[in-house]
Amino acid sequence: MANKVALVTGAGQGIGEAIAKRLAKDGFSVVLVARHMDKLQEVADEIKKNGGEAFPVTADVSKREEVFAAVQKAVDQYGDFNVIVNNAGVAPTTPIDTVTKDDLDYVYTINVYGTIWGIQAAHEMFKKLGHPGKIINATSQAGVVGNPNLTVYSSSKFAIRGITQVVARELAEEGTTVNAFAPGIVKTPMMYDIAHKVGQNAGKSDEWGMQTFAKDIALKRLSEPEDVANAVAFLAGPDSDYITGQTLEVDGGMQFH
Ligand SMILES: NC(=O)C1=CN([C@@H]2O[C@H](COP(=O)(O)OP(=O)(O)OC[C@H]3O[C@@H](n4cnc5c(N)ncnc54)[C@H](O)[C@@H]3O)[C@@H](O)[C@H]2O)C=CC1
Ligand SMILES: CC(=O)C(C)=O
Repeated sequence: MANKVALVTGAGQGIGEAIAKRLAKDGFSVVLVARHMDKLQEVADEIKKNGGEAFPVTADVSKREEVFAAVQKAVDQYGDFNVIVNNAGVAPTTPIDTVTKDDLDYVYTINVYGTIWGIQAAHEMFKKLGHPGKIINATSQAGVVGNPNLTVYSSSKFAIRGITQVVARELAEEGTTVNAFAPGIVKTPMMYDIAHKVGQNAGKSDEWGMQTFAKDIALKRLSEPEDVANAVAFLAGPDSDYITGQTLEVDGGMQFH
C-alpha cells in the first residue's frame, strides 16, 4: 500500500522539523513547507538518508495562494493527501503598552490566517480526492492560559483553539478530524529568542527569561521538540480516529484541567 501523505509547515527547524522526521519514521511521505529552501532541503536530505520519503516545497503560509499551491504540489508528487500540520508560527515579545498594528498584522497573518489557509487548502483537497483526512494545528500553553509579554502571540494561539473547535464540528460528518497540540516551553530558536528578549527587557539574563516561563513545569525539564512530535504522531495516526476538536497539551504538566 502507498504511504499516506502529510504536509508540515514550518518544517525547516524546531518543532516542525521534529514532526516531519517523526512522521517520516512512521511511514508517511512528508511534504516539508517553509519560506527558505536551504533549511528544508537539509531536513529532507536527512529524512531520505534515514530511509524516509520527503519533498521540500517553499511557501509563505500567510499567502493563501502559496498554501494552496503547496498542497497541490504534494498531490502532484505523491498522488494523495491525508494530513496537514499547520505548525508554522511567529512569537514576537509584545508587552501590552508596546503593541502596534504592525505587530498584530505580522502575527495574525502568519499564525491565524496561515492556519485558516492550511485548513481550507487541505479540506478542498480531501473533497477532490474523495476521502477524509486529519487537520492538526499548533496552539501553545500560551493559547490555554494568558502569558505576560505575549499579548499578540498568546491571543493568536487562543484563536487557533477556537478555530480548531469550530472546524472540527463543521467537518465531522465528512469524517475529517481537527485537533490542536499545545506545546509548553520547547528548546527551539523561537523559545530561546523569547527568553532572551524577556530577560533583556528586565535587565536580566536569558536563563532568567527562560525561568519566567519554565518555573511551573511539573516534570522539571524543558521540552525537547521530539516530545511534541510524539503527540503529533498520535494525532496524525489511526489511534486518534475518535478524537476531534481537542487540544492536546504537551507541556510537562504546566497546567491541569
Ligand atoms: N518553542 C516553543 O516553546 C513553543 C512553540 N509553539 C508553537 O510551535 C510552532 C513551532 O514553533 P518553533 O519550532 O518553536 O518555532 P521556530 O521559530 O523555531 O520555527 C518556526 C518555523 O516556522 C517557519 N515560518 C515562520 N513564518 C512562516 C511563514 N510565514 N511561512 C512559512 N513558514 C514560516 C520558520 O521559518 C521556522 O521554520 C509554532 O506555531 C509555535 O507558536 C507553541 C508553544 C511553545
Ligand atoms: C512560545 C510559546 O508558545 C510559549 C512561551 O508558550
